[in-house]
Amino acid sequence: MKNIGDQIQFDIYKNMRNPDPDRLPVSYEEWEKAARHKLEDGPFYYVKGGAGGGRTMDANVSSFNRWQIVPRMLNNVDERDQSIQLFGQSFPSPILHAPIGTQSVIHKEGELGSAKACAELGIPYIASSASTFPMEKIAEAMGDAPRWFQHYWSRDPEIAASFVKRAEASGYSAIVVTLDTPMMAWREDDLRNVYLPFLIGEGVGNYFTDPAFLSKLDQSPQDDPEAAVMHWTKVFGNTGLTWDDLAFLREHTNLPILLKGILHPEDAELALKYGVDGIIVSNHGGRQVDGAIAAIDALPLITDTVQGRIPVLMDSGIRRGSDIIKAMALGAKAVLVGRPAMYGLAVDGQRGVKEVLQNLAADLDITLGLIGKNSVNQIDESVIVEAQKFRLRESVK
Ligand SMILES: Cc1cc2nc3c(=O)[nH]c(=O)nc-3n(C[C@H](O)[C@H](O)[C@H](O)COP(=O)(O)O)c2cc1C
Ligand SMILES: CCCCCCC(=O)C(=O)O
Repeated sequence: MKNIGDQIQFDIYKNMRNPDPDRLPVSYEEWEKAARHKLEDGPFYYVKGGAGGGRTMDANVSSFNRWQIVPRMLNNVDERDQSIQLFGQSFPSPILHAPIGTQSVIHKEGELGSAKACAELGIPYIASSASTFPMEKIAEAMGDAPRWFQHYWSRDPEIAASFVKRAEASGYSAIVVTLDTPMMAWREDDLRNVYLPFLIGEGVGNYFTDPAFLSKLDQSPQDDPEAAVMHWTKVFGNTGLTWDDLAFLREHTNLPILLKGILHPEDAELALKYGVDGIIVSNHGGRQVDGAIAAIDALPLITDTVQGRIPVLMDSGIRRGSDIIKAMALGAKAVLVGRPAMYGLAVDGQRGVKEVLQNLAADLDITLGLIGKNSVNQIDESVIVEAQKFRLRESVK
């Protein structure tokens, strides 16, 4: 993705005299609006909505304004590179596709469309446990392209072990354990719309194909779908987990294990103590605890604690290239993109997801150059200041 911004921007402007009337949106806000036209209330608000009154969801975006970028000039930015290294692999960009469940309620291509879009770009796709399609089908659609598996740790240990084994066998190269969703939050939009995709049999693809899950049913999900969904509601989450349980997961996989949903520095300490390989600072896009700290505010608390011992990634609120620069300046190695990709999926399936991610990479590339950097590896805390504390005279001393 070297200098990707030059090409993408040119491609858009070159049609200036004859703009395509069906051209895709550009800004996050336009994508959201276009998705609104495509989706019914249930699925649209399932994607857009947050927990409670949506205060954390809003803060995830507005808190980026607490930080401001201070560009540098005359640094020769002819060559710009956004590639990164993570767990011994090279990725073309610090952008990853966040794990998102039940994507077939957003577009018929579902996770297969999103995963293929990522494969086209070389962007790692994180497949959710709660995907409509089983992880093997997603892997098949991606060929050799990079992919991680997001693990919802089932109450049934046989399912938990089976999921990581299946992920390993189908070429996923890291396990992301989401900690913040052992149960569904109080989501007012979904309660108002009486809408939960799982109860209509969406998002259960991994479970309905799992030998451990199937062995507990009296009849197959095809013969008695309702009983299968009911069983799913019993085993999906695990509110009984503790830090000591991480050893169980470690016994079942050699893949790097990342914990998603860390917000407190003491939990970051515990993650280090229990030997995990990476942390994803996230509040699940404000979908779990209304009033939780914004992810970008939690990020420096975590990176200060971790001190580079393991990679720290972040999500929740990434909308533009400058957000990625701010997150990296605060110590994130990479970021995950959630809702923007889902609005792309809603608007035009695989093509929409590719467009959203590609535009984000282009925006990052251009912004990187405009702040005087040749590589995302050069981004550090000197790139930003805390808005209210900015005193130019003091910072240049
Ligand atoms: C519709 C939807 C479904 C999601 N499903 C999952 C999931 O299955 N597993 C998971 O770890 N996170 C899930 N998330 C959370 C995302 O991985 C990510 O943390 C969040 O989208 C980041 O917030 P943002 O999209 O507002 O930037 C979901 C988010 C959305 C919007
Ligand atoms: C019963 C909780 C399922 C949630 C799975 C999908 C998800 O993570 C979300 O945010 O929605």
